[in-house]
Amino acid sequence: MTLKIGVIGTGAIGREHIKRITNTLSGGEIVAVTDVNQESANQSVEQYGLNAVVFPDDATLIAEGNVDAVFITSWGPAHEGSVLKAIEAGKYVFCEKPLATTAEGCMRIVEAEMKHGKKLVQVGFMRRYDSGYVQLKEAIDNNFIGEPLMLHCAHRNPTVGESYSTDMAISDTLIHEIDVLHWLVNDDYKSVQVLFPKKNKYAHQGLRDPQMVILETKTGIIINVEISVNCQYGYDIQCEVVGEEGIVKLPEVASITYRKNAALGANILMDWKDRFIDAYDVELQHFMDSIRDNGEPNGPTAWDGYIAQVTADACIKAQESGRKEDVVLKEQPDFYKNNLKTAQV
Ligand SMILES: NC(=O)c1ccc[n+]([C@@H]2O[C@H](COP(=O)([O-])OP(=O)(O)OC[C@H]3O[C@@H](n4cnc5c(N)ncnc54)[C@H](O)[C@@H]3O)[C@@H](O)[C@H]2O)c1
Ligand SMILES: O[C@H]1[C@H](O)[C@@H](O)[C@H](O)[C@@H](O)[C@H]1O
Repeated sequence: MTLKIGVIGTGAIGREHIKRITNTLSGGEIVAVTDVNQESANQSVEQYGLNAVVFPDDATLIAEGNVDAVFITSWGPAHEGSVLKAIEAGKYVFCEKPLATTAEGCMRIVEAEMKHGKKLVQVGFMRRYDSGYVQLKEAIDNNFIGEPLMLHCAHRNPTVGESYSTDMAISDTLIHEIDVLHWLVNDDYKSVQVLFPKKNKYAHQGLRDPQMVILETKTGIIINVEISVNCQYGYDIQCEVVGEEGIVKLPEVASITYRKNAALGANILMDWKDRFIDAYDVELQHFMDSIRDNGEPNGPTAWDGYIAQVTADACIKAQESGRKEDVVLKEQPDFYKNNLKTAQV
């Protein structure tokens, strides 16, 4: 069975996903696309030689596109509306982060999906499919370092555009750590705090960068995450887990090492597209395979999207208050229990 896919939003990651579905992965075909910028949608069809119809908007694509699934890769604020329309029509959904820009919006999606009665939605938290994080999780789950006590993490982007704001460090950037770290240590967040160190001279006028976020879990694990979005030197993701009996650390991205001009060096990537290229492949293949084999996706759920958004909202509140803020989640519905949380890598 080939999954017929419609793509809503043909910008950077929309095209990355179109490319991998078309050229690399098996079991899916892009048959419909739409973008508020119609020219972009047309270009994507041309660029990848798609046999796909261009629709004027998400509603028409969902109603008339003859699709089994939609990929929602538009801007964050547009996600909720498209996800709700797709659920209403009984289509499978792969939605890039954020699932919705508010916790209330995520809850509306959760309620719509439960009302539908079957899981349809997967959220694009691709780090759960990254082989480095999967190895860390295996080590923790196998008790290799005893109980995790502390995590030291960093999320560094070389530069960001003028439109990137202080809260986006949470909602657009930290959101990946928010999702992957509680999954990694099998725990829930209890509270969050945000500190602002000395400002980087490369940060534009309105942006507070870097930031240090401290998350505490219910069992008392303390996690610090440095977010630097003007680090200049590369796209760099770090994660070190300190346990009772040892430490495990995310592997560096493989690179040749070189000896030249009296230096010993290795290359560092500059772009998220390259850093997580394998993880995106595994993620989307898993989405398509689980629908084929089980009739529903079993990657990160709408409930995971809700957890991430509640935590992000608490971090943004903490940015403003300067205080520790509580993370208060509703009780997880049975509908979302027993989901296969570990990626099949
Ligand atoms: N998982 C990841 O690692 C990752 C990486 C990059 C981006 N993202 C997420 O993917 C989404 C897209 O990011 P991007 O970098 O591709 O942005 P982008 O600006 O390059 O592309 C977004 C596209 O969506 C279109 N669009 C906006 N509103 C729309 C609507 N209502 N209907 C149809 N099209 C609409 C825009 O015209 C644009 O072409 C964001 O939510 C972002 O956070 C995730
Ligand atoms: O949308 C991107 C993407 O999610 C990257 O993984 C992250 O490093 C960037 O900060 C963010 O802007």
